[in-house]
Amino acid sequence: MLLTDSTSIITRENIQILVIDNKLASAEISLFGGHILSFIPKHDNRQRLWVSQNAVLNGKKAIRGGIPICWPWFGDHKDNQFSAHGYVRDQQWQIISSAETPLGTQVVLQPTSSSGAGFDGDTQLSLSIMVGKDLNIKLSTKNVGETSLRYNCALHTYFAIHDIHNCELTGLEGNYLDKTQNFDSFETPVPYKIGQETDRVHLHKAPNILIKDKDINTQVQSSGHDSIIVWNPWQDKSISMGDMADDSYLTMICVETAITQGQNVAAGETHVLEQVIS
Ligand SMILES: O=P(O)(O)OC[C@H]1O[C@@H](O)[C@H](O)[C@@H](O)[C@@H]1O
Repeated sequence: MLLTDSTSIITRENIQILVIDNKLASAEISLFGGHILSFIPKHDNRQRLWVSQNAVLNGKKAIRGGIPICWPWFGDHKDNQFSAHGYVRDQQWQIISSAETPLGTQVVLQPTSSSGAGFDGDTQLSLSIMVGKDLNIKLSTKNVGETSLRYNCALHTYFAIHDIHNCELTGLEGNYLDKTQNFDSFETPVPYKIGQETDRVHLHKAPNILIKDKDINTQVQSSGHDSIIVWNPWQDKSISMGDMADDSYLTMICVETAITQGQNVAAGETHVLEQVIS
């Protein structure tokens, strides 16, 4: 097994979890879904990620919380006959490598298969995670086929907050498409607070977003994206979702680094979507 001194594997219900604990931070990465569940940098010992207390860990259903990998489509499939958010968040991933570096522990994971019904690209998908002072996540899509391909994806991060009512986002501007209102376009509010069900596609390559949680700031840096999604299901939807507690919408917000408009990747090329959490 490709483990270093800072890494070990545990099992929680039906899921194997890679645990990383180094000088700079600790983290947990589920091998089901290549799904990061926890990131706690040691300089402030603050958990950055939110996982539902009702998350299902049966190794079949995608885990509610953490950082689901949505790929090779985002949201509903264009033909509506395949599961939302693609097919890699509910399959087993493998550890390809792990290494200790001056910046932290780096691990690379790959899904068992990056081919699946609903997508005809021929790809090699890999997730490189650096667990250090910051959490750096790079999702690389290499086109190993002979023709160009087009894909969408998201690092669908659920951030832990104390109270959604005291939360404010900065760094987004321009218009967004509102999924709760037929994708109508609205101007990004200033200040950006959340007081209702929120499901927005910001067509803005925001490089740097701050989640202000009273006087605590979480920084989200993104690259390789064309959109940022802001999602909070609010109360009614939380109640209707089996894997969320009724009031859990109060302590989470999703800020997702995403490609929603289609990214072309020429034969032999690689596209990288990156999110850095501080
Ligand atoms: O329940 P899922 O498939 O994990 O999706 C959660 C949410 O994910 C968000 O990215 C979408 O914009 C929402 O529309 C969706 O409800």
